[in-house]
Amino acid sequence: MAAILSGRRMRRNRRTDWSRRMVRETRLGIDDLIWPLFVVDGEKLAQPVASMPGVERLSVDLAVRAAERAATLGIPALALFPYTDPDLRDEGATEALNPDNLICRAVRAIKAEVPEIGLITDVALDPYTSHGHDGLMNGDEIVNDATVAYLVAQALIHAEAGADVIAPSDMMDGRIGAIRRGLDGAGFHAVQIMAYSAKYASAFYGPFRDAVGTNKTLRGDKRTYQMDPANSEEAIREAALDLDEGADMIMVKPGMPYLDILQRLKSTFGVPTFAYQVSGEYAMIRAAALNGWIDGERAMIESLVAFKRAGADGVLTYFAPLVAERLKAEG
Ligand SMILES: NCc1[nH]cc(CCC(=O)O)c1CC(=O)O
Ligand SMILES: [Mg+2]
Repeated sequence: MAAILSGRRMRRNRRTDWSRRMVRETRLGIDDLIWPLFVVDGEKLAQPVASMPGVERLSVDLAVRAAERAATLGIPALALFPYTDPDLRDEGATEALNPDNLICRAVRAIKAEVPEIGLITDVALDPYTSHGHDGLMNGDEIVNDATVAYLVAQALIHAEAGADVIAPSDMMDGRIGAIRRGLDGAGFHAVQIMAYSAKYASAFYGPFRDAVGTNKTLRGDKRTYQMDPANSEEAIREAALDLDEGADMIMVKPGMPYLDILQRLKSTFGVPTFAYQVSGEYAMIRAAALNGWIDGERAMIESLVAFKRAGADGVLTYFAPLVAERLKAEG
């Protein structure tokens, strides 16, 4: 018995720190981090988001400082999301096509001062519509094709402002192909597309909707365009279509409850695959830590390592600057 067990002692490799490091299968690095930032009109403004302790909406001048901090830490890219002035929101999302809107001004300002960081912009209409939906409405319907044409125009003003990566989060059918053709037609061959391919109709977006002001505006829910949390095969079809239409990278969202989807997409397609650790996931970890119920630092790192283990090439996470600081300090 002892002889049999001696060859099967799994704990041997775990005894010491150097050995654990030596047999570790995945590693979390600063290059894995994408930092989502909320921007707001004004100057020297940092507005705390109540449901996301530690996260603030920043005016463009402070977003530039945040971008500098991110670049210094070595974070590869930022994902920008606007809090649009409620007075500028309307049925037709007019402000989304204003080439001088908040997001375009933020892109231009960051590009001018911190050109080395990648800028990812969100293509969807929800921060601009009075009804809070990602698409245009006709009665109760979120109309697909008219929305897609609109999203192409939105992607173009982002590219003109200097966005490096267009990230459509709207889940309309056919938008990746249409945006790719639109970008190419305007000479933006180098602008990348990160497709929110498997985006689920999730309760975990609540705090984000506080941050961009859509909890107040959203009429109904998004189940006619975002995916049913019960589905997995459908995620494969969504990703296959997006890749066929020209996506350079795909994404799964939310993150932690959908690691199975992440792993399936990565192993099926083998393309750059990202996960979005969304606002509700961040809020849960933060809130529990603030209550002293979990070790927030360890939970943060463990959650991100789990994405890597599941196959993610990177993670959009509100923890990005904190993690990067920690990883940098560790060398
Ligand atoms: N286009 C909307 C959008 N883009 C990113 C998020 C959520 C991100 C998060 O929760 O952190 C959402 C929310 C939604 O679909 O209502
Ligand atoms: Mg799709």
